[in-house]
Amino acid sequence: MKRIGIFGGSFDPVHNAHLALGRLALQHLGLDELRWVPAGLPWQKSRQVTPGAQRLEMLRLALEGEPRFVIDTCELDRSGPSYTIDTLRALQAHEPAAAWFLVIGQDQYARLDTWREWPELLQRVTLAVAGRAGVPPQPPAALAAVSHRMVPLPLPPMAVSATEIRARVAQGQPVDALVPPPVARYIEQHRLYQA
Ligand SMILES: Nc1ncnc2c1ncn2[C@@H]1O[C@H](COP(=O)(O)OP(=O)(O)OP(=O)(O)O)[C@@H](O)[C@H]1O
Ligand SMILES: O=C(O)c1ccc[n+]([C@@H]2O[C@H](COP(=O)([O-])O)[C@@H](O)[C@H]2O)c1
Repeated sequence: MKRIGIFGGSFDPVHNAHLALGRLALQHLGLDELRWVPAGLPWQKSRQVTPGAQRLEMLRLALEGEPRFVIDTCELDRSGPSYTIDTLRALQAHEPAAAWFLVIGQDQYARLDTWREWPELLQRVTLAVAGRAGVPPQPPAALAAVSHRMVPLPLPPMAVSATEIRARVAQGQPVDALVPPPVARYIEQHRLYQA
């Protein structure tokens, strides 16, 4: 049976912890492929995100040469808020026999009960959850009360976040240690995240 992972994010920008998590998910879950899904309109982010085309280009640069990484633009192509349940319904309809995993960080696991139609989402996937520095390793009470499939991903704590990267760029500090080189060049060339 084919094993497919889904890894959604704002990816504003994609960074080294995303890549480490993606590679770990492939290996730890024995995935045939991992679908990276950049969010069109990440409705729970309070700030305005960088245009989808630029986030997508950075993702392309970061994932080049990794054959089991596949970018899926379904959320960028849809209008309105990006709900993961809509993405799952669409993708799973094409491959109903596959085993599906949803890769998330602990910060999202801790608030999964705020996601649109989360009880149905839990029926559709096995969650693969990576620890995140500073976030306690517990599900929210509503989730703890419902049976669901969850596999922990043993990612070593990586304190990097896109928020920190944007802040460093705005302060004129280098981000070479936090993103792949072509992404660092793209940020510089396109003058993203300037104050
Ligand atoms: N350092 C990290 N360790 C573990 N998981 C992470 C890490 N950074 C991001 N993730 C996970 O990757 C997914 C996509 O994250 P996202 O694109 O929002 O990056 P972010 O760094 O959290 O962004 P921002 O700082 O803008 O909120 C989420 O499930 C998030 O939990
Ligand atoms: O479906 C939802 O209601 C929902 C609510 C919050 C986050 N998500 C998804 O979770 C993924 C990570 O979100 P973020 O905000 O950390 O980039 C991304 O794919 C979002 O679309 C999804």
